[in-house]
Amino acid sequence: MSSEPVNVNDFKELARSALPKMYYDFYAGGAEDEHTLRENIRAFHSITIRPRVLVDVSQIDMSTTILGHRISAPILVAPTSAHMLAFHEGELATARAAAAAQTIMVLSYSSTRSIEEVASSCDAVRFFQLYVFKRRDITALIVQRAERCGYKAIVVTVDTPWLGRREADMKNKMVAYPKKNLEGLMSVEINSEPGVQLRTFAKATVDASLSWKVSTESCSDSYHTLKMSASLGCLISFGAYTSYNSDIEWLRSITSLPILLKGILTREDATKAVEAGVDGILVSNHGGRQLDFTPPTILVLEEVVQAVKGKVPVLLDGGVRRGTDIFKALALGAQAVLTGRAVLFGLSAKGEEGARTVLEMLKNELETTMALSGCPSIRDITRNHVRTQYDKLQAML
Ligand SMILES: Cc1cc2nc3c(=O)[nH]c(=O)nc-3n(C[C@H](O)[C@H](O)[C@H](O)COP(=O)(O)O)c2cc1C
Ligand SMILES: CCCCCCC(=O)C(=O)O
Repeated sequence: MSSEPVNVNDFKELARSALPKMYYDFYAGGAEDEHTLRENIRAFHSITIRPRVLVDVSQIDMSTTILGHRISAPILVAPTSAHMLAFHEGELATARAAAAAQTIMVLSYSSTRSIEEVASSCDAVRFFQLYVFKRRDITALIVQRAERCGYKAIVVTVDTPWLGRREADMKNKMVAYPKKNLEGLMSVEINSEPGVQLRTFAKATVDASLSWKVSTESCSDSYHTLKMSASLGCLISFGAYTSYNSDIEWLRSITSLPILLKGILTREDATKAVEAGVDGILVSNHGGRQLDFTPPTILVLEEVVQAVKGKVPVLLDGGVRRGTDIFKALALGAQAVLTGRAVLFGLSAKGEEGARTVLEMLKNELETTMALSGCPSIRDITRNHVRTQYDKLQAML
């Protein structure tokens, strides 16, 4: 591209030229037929905006609050793995970009820079994304590291008991990237072919038994007192023989931070999450990388919002590429959105500056959308400002 990028799609093209095909496909790709990956974006296009005119929009205020933390606009950075494949500074650059945009980055557990390195890279509010491992002792240790480093919430990803089948990675024989946060804690050697290494690793390490309920037996197995290696120099007790009614309760026992569940797509699970006492819900299909043919997130957002009844904040990710997408998600009840690939494309194309520019572009587009729809502040964006396909069908009845 000869001209400067002016939107996320331009950054996507720059990223495609900048990266080796294997890495670009890893970032951009989805599971199996990539139906959900495409529909996440297409579904936003099926929703129209109902602008109101003659509203004073001389001042636009996009700021909002997430779990008590003030941010400049309702756009957070979604947890994505392996930023060093995009840019040598990896997650340090992304963290600085998020801080410059005055928003929250959710650091992926599978980051290529450590929890501690990212925490000391700049001053900002950050959340930490967690997979619960079979090794609950290591899970707890990682959470405690995040808490000690000042991360303000734990985002537990619940849509990945197995890793989805990402066929581009199989074809490209994608190689595993370093798991910085696990160094010294568990073996990250993977005894399998390139292309399926990440799946094999996930199968070996992620606790696929995680559930709303938990059996007493599995509790007492995992909740033993554990002496960590001398290099970590700490002794941690997990309350041997203590039983918990649920895995969420167990998570509560290892951290005082708010817990959000990432990967909720149905009213049934949203209700269970609220009953389980979580502090927030992230409507997500993992950007179409897990189960193909799950619905686009924007189309199930309202179902989840209605089930949650305002008891906890509902966030959304998946397919956010435009300020108008953010506006639509807010109108349908999300408190904020997260964006994954958009930031990765910026980082791949132009490092920290690219990631920052992408966030600024999205903010700029949202600001424009708010001005042109007659919404001077976030709380002015209402359900009435959008029309979905469902609304159109209803109107015909
Ligand atoms: C390359 C890549 C890596 C990802 N890694 C993680 C991860 O480590 N943990 C996680 O919970 N979600 C992960 N996700 C999913 C994102 O958090 C998010 O749900 C998704 O990217 C949102 O869709 P979008 O990319 O269309 O914005 C990853 C997504 C991508 C594209
Ligand atoms: C437990 C290892 C799997 C990490 C995969 C990262 C991820 O979520 C992704 O979508 O890629």
